[in-house]
Amino acid sequence: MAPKDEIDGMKFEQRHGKERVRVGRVWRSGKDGRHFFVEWNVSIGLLSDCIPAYVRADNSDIVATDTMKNTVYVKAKECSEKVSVEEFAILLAKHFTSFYPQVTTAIIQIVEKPWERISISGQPHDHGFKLGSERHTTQVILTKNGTLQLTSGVEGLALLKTTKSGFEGFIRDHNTILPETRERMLATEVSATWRYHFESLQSIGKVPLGFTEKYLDVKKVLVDTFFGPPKEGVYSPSVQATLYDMAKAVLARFPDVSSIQLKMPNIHFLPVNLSSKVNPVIVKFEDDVYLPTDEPHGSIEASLSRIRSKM
Ligand SMILES: O=c1[nH]c(=O)c2[nH]c(=O)[nH]c2[nH]1
Repeated sequence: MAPKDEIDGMKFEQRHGKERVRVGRVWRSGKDGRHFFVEWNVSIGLLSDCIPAYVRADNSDIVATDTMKNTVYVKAKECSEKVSVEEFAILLAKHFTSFYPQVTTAIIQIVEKPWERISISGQPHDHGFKLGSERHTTQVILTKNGTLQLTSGVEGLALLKTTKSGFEGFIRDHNTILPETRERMLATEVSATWRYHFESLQSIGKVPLGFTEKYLDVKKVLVDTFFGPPKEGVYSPSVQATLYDMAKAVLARFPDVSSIQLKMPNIHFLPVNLSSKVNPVIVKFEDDVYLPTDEPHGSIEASLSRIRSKM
């Protein structure tokens, strides 16, 4: 990704940036007194022509990372209207690539903390929020000539079902002890990133794109596919098969998503069987009592992309 420079007969790649810049932003609606709040953790990486800083101690082409940090607050202040995390990332990337002649590419990653409006006695509160669980993420990579890679994502989406899961037919060898089963618990913590088909700033245009709504819609398709209908559910023959169904459902449903990457650790709940010499059955596992574990866990990840037409 970073342009390679040749220095003293060697290849050199570099980037610099500021990580984990935290900002909170409140928007106060004049009409009905309702407040909106976001908290973002912003990471900025810049590819820029600043080789002299590395090889000659000449900092004249360096955008100070402290300036990058300040820019986050300046731009947050300038957003007088509510913006999505994707829009804010695009706005920052645009600034860095257009304002500094030295900067060739900006890479902006943001994680949004899941502050959700609280309801009191069933009524949404005007200015009260509570922390939810999964986080909305985005990554924007923008080059000076306007080439764009835009991804959104979710992380920390913990899902569990108590049945309709099994694992059979896998390789058995001298190290295998896992029994085959058609009845087990399935638990995971989904991390997903999906890429939008926009490939330039121009293709995004000026209309507000509803990225927040799209994030909620994609998350819903992932969750619905994992669980199946509320009464009958859907059988999962493996994390792999369920992951693939989830990825396929997102690409089928959203034409503007060109690829999706899913990470789904298999978080094990171990059957509890307790016995002693005097009492061979203290607790017999009957799909009821489990030992929850974090580690080790299975790690399953894949990405699914549309194959681009060669036309
Ligand atoms: O859904 C699963 N996939 C695996 O690859 C695997 N491996 C394992 O031990 N249990 C499971 N479960």
